[in-house]
Parts: sequence; C-alpha cells; structure tokens
Amino acid sequence: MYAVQTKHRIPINLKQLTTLAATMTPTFFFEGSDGHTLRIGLGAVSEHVTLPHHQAYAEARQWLTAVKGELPIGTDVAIMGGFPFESAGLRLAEMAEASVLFLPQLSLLKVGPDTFDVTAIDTTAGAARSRLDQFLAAVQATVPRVSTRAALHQATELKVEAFRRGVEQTVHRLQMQSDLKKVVLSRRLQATAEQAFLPETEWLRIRRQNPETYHILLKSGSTAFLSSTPERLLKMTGDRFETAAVAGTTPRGATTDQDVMLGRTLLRDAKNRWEHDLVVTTIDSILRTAGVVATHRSEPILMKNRTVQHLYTPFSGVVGQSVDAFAVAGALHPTPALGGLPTAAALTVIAEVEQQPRGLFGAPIGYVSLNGEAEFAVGIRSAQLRGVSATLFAGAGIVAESVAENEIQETRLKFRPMMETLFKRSAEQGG
Ligand SMILES: C=C(O[C@H]1C=CC=C(C(=O)O)[C@@H]1O)C(=O)O
Repeated sequence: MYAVQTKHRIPINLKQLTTLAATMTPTFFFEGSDGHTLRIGLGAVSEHVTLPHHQAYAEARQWLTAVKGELPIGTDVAIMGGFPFESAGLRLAEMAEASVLFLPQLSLLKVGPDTFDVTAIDTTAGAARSRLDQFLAAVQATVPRVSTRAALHQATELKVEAFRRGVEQTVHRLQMQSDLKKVVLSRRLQATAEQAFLPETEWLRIRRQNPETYHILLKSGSTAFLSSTPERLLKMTGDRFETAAVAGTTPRGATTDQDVMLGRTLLRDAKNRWEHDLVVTTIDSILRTAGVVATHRSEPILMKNRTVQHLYTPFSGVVGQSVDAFAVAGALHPTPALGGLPTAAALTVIAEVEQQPRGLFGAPIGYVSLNGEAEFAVGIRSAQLRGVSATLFAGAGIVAESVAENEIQETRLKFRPMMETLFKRSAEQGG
C-alpha cells in the first residue's frame, strides 16, 4: 500500500517549479486550451510502458485498477502519460521511444491562478509527508532559470522529395481504390541547437506563444515530447463528455481582411470539407458504438492557431458510469484526422510511405484520474527533444484531390510555431 499526503491551495511559481522539475524524471505537464486545466506530475511511484498493440488500452486500464488498489480509498490523483501512435504491426525494437504512463510521486492540480493542490505519494505516511514538505521547500528555494531561446545551429526538412512522391502515389491510390478515402501523411524536420534544450523551459514558452492550444510535455529519461496541439481526443468530467474534429487547413492571413477571407474560403472549400466531414462522421459512429451520447453542430466553425486555421467541429454529450476513458480513447484513436479512412487500410499506407514509427506524434497524451476524470489530446504540432536535437513532426490529410506541393506548404506552416518556440529568430541570432 502507498500513503498519500495532500496540501491544498498552495501558491507556486511556475518558473521556480519548472527549474526544479528539470532535475526530475519522468515529468508531465498538461495544460488545456481553456487555461483552467493544469496537471503536473513529477517522478514516478509506478510506471507502465504502453506497448504498440491493440491491448494497450485494456492493459493500461488493468494497471490503473492495480494502482488504485494500492492507494487509500478516495485518493484523487491521476495517472499521466501517453500511448504510441501505432497499435499494431510494430515490434517493440522498432519503437522510437517507449511511451509511458506513470503514477507521480508528486501531483499538482491547478485550483486557482498559480495555486495548486499538491499531493505526494510514498510508502509510508511519514515518507509522503517529508516528500511533500521537502518539495515545497525546494520550490521556494529555487532560483528561476533565466530563459533564453536557443540559437539554431542547423535545420533540415527530412526527405521532402520522398514525402512528395508518397503524397503523389497516395493520391493515385485514392483515385483508383474507391474504398480508400483519406490517408494522413507526415514528415519531419530535424534541427540542432547551439545549447541543450531544457524541456520544462520550452513548455513555459509554448504557453506564452500559443495560448489557444494545449501545452504538453512528457519527459521520460533523456527524451522529451513537447506538443502545442489544438486537437482534443476526449475530455470526461463527471458524466460530461467532449471531443472534437479538427481537420481541413488554410494559412492565417497577413491582414485581418485576408485572414477572414481565407477562413471563409476554407469553410466553403469542397476538398477541405470532405476531409473534415470524414472525421466528423467517423467520430460520430465510434461514439455511438462506445455508448457515448454526443451531439455536434451541423456545420464546422473555424479554429485559429498561430500560423494556420482549421475546420473545427466540437462534440459534447454525456457518458454513463460504466464508460471507461481508456476504452473510448482506444476506440477513437487514430481518428481520420491522423490516420485516415478506412483506418486499417490508411495505417498500412502510412507505414509503407513513412517507413518509421510515429511514436508519440499524433498519439493520445493525457491523464486519467482515479475518480474518473480524463483528458487526452492528440500529440501534433510537436517535437521530440534530446540534448541539442529537436525532431519536429507535421502531417496533412491526403484525399483524391490533394496536390503534393500544397501539402508540403501546409506541413511547413505546421512546423513553424514549434520552430519559433524553440529557436531565436535569425535576426536575434546576430551576435
Ligand atoms: C496531422 C496534423 O494535422 C491534422 C489536424 C488538423 C488538420 C489537419 C489537416 O488539415 O490535414 C490534420 O488532419 C498535423 O498538424 O501534424
């Protein structure tokens, strides 16, 4: 059995906290786009590797049940982390990085502006109390790191021509195979900094730079996955359920008028509407099968991010007590915003074209609390950080009408916010 100690409504400075967290692993930072939800986990009491197979979600549920059995009844903490994008057809040795869920030694739940309920878990009540007290004293004593963006050493968009060929071949298949409707293909950008990244500091920066998105960091060992995703996979609070279709993209305009014009054109564009509607109808049918009663608007609206705007259809509804967040996440992932349609056929094309597992890119990342609250986002607009190296990911939905050059431009725009977070602008690099 574990023992648990909580202190309520503790003011904590996030700069001090992130500086201290840089010395700990694993760490997890998850902030919702509403600005209210912020959960942080530091250190692991128990860790579960999420494997790339179909039982991954059922295994995670079993692990959570076992964890719950080791905690005093009524403990309100969450397990946190991610699942790999792939759920089949991958040997463990092929995984880029192991994906993990963990029960944190220290859990922080935001309850007000810079104010948290802080919970420590350890083997005895005395150990949990001293873990909590020592941590709070250490945060107070921490001198916040002065954060400067790294200078860019070099950046290369990887295999651009292979991506172009992949899109062209996929368009051909989509035109010839009437059962294949959509495939989401992705590519990578490899960048190196003049100094090693501090993932927690980068997390602070994505918050400042992209307030309208999620802000997520999952650091495990020497690698960290950072995501400023606009895409929710699911949120369950009490009996309330939310998800969203985010698919169909155009750039932001240079002026307000141009921005509005581009948005209006996107809303009317047949190719993007088709791309989007496939996601909406698929989510709708998965939710029905999973026993979630959810409704959505009949027409998409616009979601505006830093460099792109998307077609966006939020879903909301209710879930019964018996509906399990892992089961719904596993059923929804990958939606045709990240996989394609039909899912299995699209995943086969993705594996053939991309030739490399996606790992946490496009994967479910989030938390499930012991009292049943849960939230998973989709790990896009993201980068894997290791030392001085950053691998950025960007994908785009391919349908029969897609043009390869446009998809290259769209993915380039999707890299940009993360590049601007991680690196000084060239003008700033001067000296
Ligand atoms: C796969 C990505 O975006 C997805 C989410 C929104 C719009 C998309 C699109 O328009 O293609 C993609 O489906 C990504 O940003 O890497």
